[in-house]
Amino acid sequence: MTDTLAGHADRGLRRGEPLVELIGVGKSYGPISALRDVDLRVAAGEVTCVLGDNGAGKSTLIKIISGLHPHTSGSLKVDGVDRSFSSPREALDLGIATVYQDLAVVPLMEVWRNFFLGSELVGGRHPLAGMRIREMRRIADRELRKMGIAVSDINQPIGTLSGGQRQCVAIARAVYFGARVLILDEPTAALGVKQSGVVLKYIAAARDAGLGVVFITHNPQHAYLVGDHFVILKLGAAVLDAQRGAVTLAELTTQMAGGDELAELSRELDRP
Ligand SMILES: Nc1ncnc2c1ncn2[C@@H]1O[C@H](COP(=O)(O)OP(=O)(O)OP(=O)(O)O)[C@@H](O)[C@H]1O
Repeated sequence: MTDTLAGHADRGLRRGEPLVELIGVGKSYGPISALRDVDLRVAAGEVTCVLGDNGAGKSTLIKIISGLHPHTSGSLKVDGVDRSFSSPREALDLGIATVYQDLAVVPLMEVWRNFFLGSELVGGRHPLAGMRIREMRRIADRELRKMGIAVSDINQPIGTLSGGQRQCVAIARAVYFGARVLILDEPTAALGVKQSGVVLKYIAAARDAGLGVVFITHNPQHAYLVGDHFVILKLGAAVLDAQRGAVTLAELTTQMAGGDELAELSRELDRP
């Protein structure tokens, strides 16, 4: 790939260019400290994986980057500029889009309607032209094909697609509407092996198109298949922060499983 990433040449993204940086970020909810001193770097054309058990602080991290909750310490930089969002709109305007696990789709509506939901193309040359349905169908079909999503009929209700395909449509939608940074909240958590594969391929496609991806997951295997950078959170703090070359899948899995605690447990449970 050339310096300027193909699909997003218009956005001027260069592989490795930092898009979002968290430096010593913390978040307290009153007396509860949900996140402490976390560093995170999201770069164009890279996947940053955030792993952690329940209560580790993953959702809090997403909320800070996506503009739902402001951080209470440290700094959040977007394109090198210090920010503290007071609404998701502000993050979205800077190209930071979040795809939540419980996708906001309307199951009985067609795939193309869901693709354009809330951002429908309206008007046209005729003042009473209404929605530009044919154009929306064409664009949704083209965008899904471009990223290799095989939807046989763009007019079928989105509820008839598999969970993995629905995730992919939501990601394609975010990309089409200008995302430069894509935050994926456990996109493979509810999926089987095959459907997870569909989503992981799509994450790789978004990365190859030059986006900076934050992939939140419990699953080290999934993370290792696509990740360039790995951060493991535990009780609100980073216990591992490593580039791909500096950590093996086995180490990632052990750390996720509890590392030293697991070794201790294994000693305790040692059977004669
Ligand atoms: N609005 C809130 N008010 C008070 N405490 C909160 C709030 N949101 C999160 N917390 C606390 O912050 C800590 C981190 O929670 P968070 O939801 O970020 O973890 P998580 O890694 O996303 O977990 P899960 O995978 O279970 O969603 C938890 O101890 C949680 O109870």
